Amino acid sequence: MEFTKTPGWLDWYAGPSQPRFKLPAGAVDAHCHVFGPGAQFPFAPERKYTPCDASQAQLFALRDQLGFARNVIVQATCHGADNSALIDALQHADGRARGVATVRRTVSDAELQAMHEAGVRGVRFNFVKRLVDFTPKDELLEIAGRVAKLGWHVVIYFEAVDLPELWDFFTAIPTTVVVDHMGRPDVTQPVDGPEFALFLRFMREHPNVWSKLSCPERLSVSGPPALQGEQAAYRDVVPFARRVMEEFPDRVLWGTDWPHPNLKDHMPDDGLLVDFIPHIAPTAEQQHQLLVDNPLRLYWPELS
Ligand SMILES: O=C(O)c1cc(C(=O)O)oc(=O)c1
Repeated sequence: MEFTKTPGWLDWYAGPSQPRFKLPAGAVDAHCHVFGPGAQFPFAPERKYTPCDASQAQLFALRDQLGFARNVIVQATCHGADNSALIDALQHADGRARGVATVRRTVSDAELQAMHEAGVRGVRFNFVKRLVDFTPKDELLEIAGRVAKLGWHVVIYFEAVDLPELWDFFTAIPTTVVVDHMGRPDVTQPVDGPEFALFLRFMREHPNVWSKLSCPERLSVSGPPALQGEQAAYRDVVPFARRVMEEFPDRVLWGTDWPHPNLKDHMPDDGLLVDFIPHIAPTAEQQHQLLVDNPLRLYWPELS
């Protein structure tokens, strides 16, 4: 099948620079995606965008170039609940990738078991309205209850303004809950302001809640972008990520978000995104927790 990209689509950055920051041995890129290729793994009819291709081979080449040991591949909404591209990537990763899938309540126990064997360890619930149609909360809670029995967790993606109305639902989820991209704070607001305070309270009061300190390129308003050798990119995001790192050092993850769907302004150089890490995790101990200890505990407990 031939697909035409969404108008204005920005492709991932070819030829990223070599990071200056040396990742610790065993580092995990805990949030990245594969897109298709569309000719082999068609995009879902219900998708809200049509991306460029971003294959498993391209993802694994980036992993090796940047110095990551492992990937956590998260089902992208352009593939709906068809996890074929994700599963195929996991099966070709030599045990160096785990996955987060999207499922409907019609998924069978045998299908969940097969996903587990391929390396899936979580499901993703998405509340970002530009990406997905609404799914009833009772369906999601039913799914959460089923995957809890497999020892999986739930990844949630939402905008900060929606946290108050989603709070009761999120706090009813019986598994570990991992928040994508820090719950998308508005970084033009103060880090001590009420919006981010609510997010911190969410984590403080619920020890099962983790957060990815990812996507500065998406959250930043004033940049500067991770391009042309910039070693101090996305400065407006740093105080937010540092705050979460400092308060919850054993419940944070980091990922590239490659191939960065739906960016409008620029496509970051992924090597420079790695150079962003020491700004939010300045000590070697924090870096090890963020990049090695925490993701291994969640995705490769047998190694940790
Ligand atoms: O903000 C986004 O557009 C976005 C989209 C997706 C997806 O389509 O799955 O995943 C992400 O992590 C971020």
